[in-house]
Amino acid sequence: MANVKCNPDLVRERAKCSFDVNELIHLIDGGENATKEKRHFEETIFSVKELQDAVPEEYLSHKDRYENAVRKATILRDVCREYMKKYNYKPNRFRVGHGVFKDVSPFLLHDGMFVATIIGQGTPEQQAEWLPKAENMQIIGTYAQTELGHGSFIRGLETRATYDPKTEEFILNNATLSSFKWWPGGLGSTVNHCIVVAQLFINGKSYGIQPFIVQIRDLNTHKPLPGVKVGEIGPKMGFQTANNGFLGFENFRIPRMNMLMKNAQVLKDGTFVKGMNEKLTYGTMVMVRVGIVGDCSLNTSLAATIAVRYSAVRHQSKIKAKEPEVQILDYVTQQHKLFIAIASSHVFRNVYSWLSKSYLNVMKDLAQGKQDHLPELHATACCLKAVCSRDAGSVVEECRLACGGHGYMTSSNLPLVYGFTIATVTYEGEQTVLLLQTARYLVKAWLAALQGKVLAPSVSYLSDWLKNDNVRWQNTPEGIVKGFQHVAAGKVKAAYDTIQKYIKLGKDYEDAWNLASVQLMKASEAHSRSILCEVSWGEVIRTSASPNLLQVLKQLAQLYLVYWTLETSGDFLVYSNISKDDIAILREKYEELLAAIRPNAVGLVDAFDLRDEILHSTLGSYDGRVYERLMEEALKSPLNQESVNASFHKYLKPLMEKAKL
Ligand SMILES: CC/C=C\C/C=C\C/C=C\C/C=C\CCCCC(=O)SCCNC(=O)CCNC(=O)[C@H](O)C(C)(C)COP(=O)(O)OP(=O)(O)OC[C@H]1O[C@@H](n2cnc3c(N)ncnc32)[C@H](O)[C@@H]1OP(=O)(O)O
Ligand SMILES: Cc1cc2nc3c(=O)[nH]c(=O)nc-3n(C[C@H](O)[C@H](O)[C@H](O)COP(=O)(O)OP(=O)(O)OC[C@H]3O[C@@H](n4cnc5c(N)ncnc54)[C@H](O)[C@@H]3O)c2cc1C
Repeated sequence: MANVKCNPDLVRERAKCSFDVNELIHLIDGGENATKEKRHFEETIFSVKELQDAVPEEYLSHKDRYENAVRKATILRDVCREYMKKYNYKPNRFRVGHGVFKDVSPFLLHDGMFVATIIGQGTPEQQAEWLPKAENMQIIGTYAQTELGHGSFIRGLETRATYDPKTEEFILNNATLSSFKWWPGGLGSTVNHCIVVAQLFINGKSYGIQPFIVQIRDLNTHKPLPGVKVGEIGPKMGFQTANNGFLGFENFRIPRMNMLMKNAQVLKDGTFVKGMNEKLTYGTMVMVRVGIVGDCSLNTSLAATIAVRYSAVRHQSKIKAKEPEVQILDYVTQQHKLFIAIASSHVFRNVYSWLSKSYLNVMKDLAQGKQDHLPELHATACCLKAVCSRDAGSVVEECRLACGGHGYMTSSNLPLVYGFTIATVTYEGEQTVLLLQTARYLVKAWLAALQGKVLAPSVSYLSDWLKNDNVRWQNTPEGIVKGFQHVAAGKVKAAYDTIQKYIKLGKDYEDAWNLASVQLMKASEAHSRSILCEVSWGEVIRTSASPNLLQVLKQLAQLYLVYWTLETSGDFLVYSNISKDDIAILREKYEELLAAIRPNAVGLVDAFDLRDEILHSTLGSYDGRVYERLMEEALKSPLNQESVNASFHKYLKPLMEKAKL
């Protein structure tokens, strides 16, 4: 990239960077070697001509766009397979996926949830049967859980799997419209198999939801099998190439062994054998929620790179009347909009790494029959997924707005990035629903704290606060982290007290819960923010890096802490010992941090190391040829391939002629 002829502003910005950009790239990637491998892999992928689109895909019809995405998905699969064989390297599919598809691969759910569910929910025998076929794409699958009528409340799913002991089969049925599966990615026209989550019935008795592996299309003709009704759900806000679909069954029979039976089993005679914990059936969702926190980091870095580079190149208006127009990045309000995006990406990455380790530890425990830490993992993954996805959506939109009119251009790629980022707020557990899951855990933890019990690490601050809620405020990063814990503890207590108040007024627990649920949701958000602050600050101070880089990483981490303290200063005034003077000091600190980060802004986004092919942006490319690219892309419009469009003769001319009469 260094030899590319760059916009002079970007050249100047890069020259004033105070740290070694390569050092940060290696740190993010996990070492110099990892960067080399990543770059070699990406170089390979993006040099495949067939993966490059001649026409921007927004000009294609819905159908052509889908077909093009499938074409590229199959080529990408082949290239990756060869590459993995040759170099024994496991690539990050999401990064290159953004480059190849711009939007979402029709195989996303195959990789992300179909294969993962076979691993997580299948017995060793079932894995041996299905996994090799799925991994080498002899079969293509998705995860079909959500229905027209139910997504969040999965115990309410209506698809039925009724066991027939005579034939040792399950009979799948969708008797109502609301029971039709709706949303699964790839289901529309791509997959031939699904994990179908359905209500198990044996001898008229319900045994709750269970996962089944179901072939829905003929492997040769791709025609839906008799008894299967399947199709695509149509255009959406984003995810255009994900090929989301609908599905219903009519007396469709599958063998008994197609129920994934790692957790619970149905024996030949119809005996149901309960698993260790019925919530383990929800395991794939926990895994994906953890993954989404990492994805929030990537999505945020895409938007930050585009908006920061553009803001360094774009000059508009003046700060001082007699001086030239400034780079818009010099406006402190612009820095306020953008630097939190850079900081958030680092926070999400650090927290993702911490959460993934917890996830793997709990998986190891579960394999040994220990489930003590599962509730804590579930509660933590839920609130972090909810808050990170919401933050990422807001950050991406702020970056788009920060690019003014050009941010509204599809060719900036910010609208698309927003489309797939904001989807993470809803899928894999709608944000409020997940925050309320965490609130259940917090309320229980609060009760346990009141009873003097020892709490799990992520909530132990509740006991600390109960012992001493009068801790002096300190304007240090550690002091701020404590402050976030005080806010969270104060909110948990307030929500709990509100539930108790309603119960005393004669409400039952469920109604009291619903009445207090805004507070519960806010308590859960505050808990999540306190984890984000504590974990990310902790990770940064433990980072081994050169003094220059460490200084910049600390500035970013502090920016995150101070930004969110100021954003939620009302809460701090209510629930901590912060004073108005402390807030004034933090405001000053915030301005200092923006000024300190300013010279490194371009270096920091360069360190995300996102190739132009991944950014897909006229505004964000490495060379900063913004106006040239905007014009080059505009000229690709089909309307610019002809000097006069047929509509002139058909409609405009007759209109003008009529007007003459
Ligand atoms: C673009 C790239 C994105 C990411 C990249 C990374 C990796 C991923 C790769 C690919 C995936 C990409 C795209 C995905 C596309 C989207 C796919 C989907 O959306 S699939 C559908 C997802 N659906 C949901 O998430 C539904 C949300 N609802 C639920 O999870 C549950 O219904 C509920 C809200 C948790 C409630 O369940 P239920 O009613 O049964 O439970 P209760 O409220 O009664 O609680 C009972 C009890 O159980 C505990 N519990 C609930 N869930 C779990 C769990 N998963 N694990 C452990 N324990 C659980 C709960 O806490 C309660 O405990 P109690 O308080 O009673 O002690
Ligand atoms: C892009 C995209 C891809 C998807 N891919 C898949 C897929 O591959 N496979 C799949 O199975 N599903 C998929 N889904 C479905 C997705 O998982 C659900 O849409 C999601 O879980 C939310 O459920 P819902 O649509 O039922 O929302 P609802 O639950 O109907 O939410 C509507 C409103 O009701 C509120 N609400 C609901 N319950 C409660 C409650 N208990 N307390 C308080 N408020 C509540 C919510 O907060 C929200 O404000 C996808 C969705 C999207 C958008």
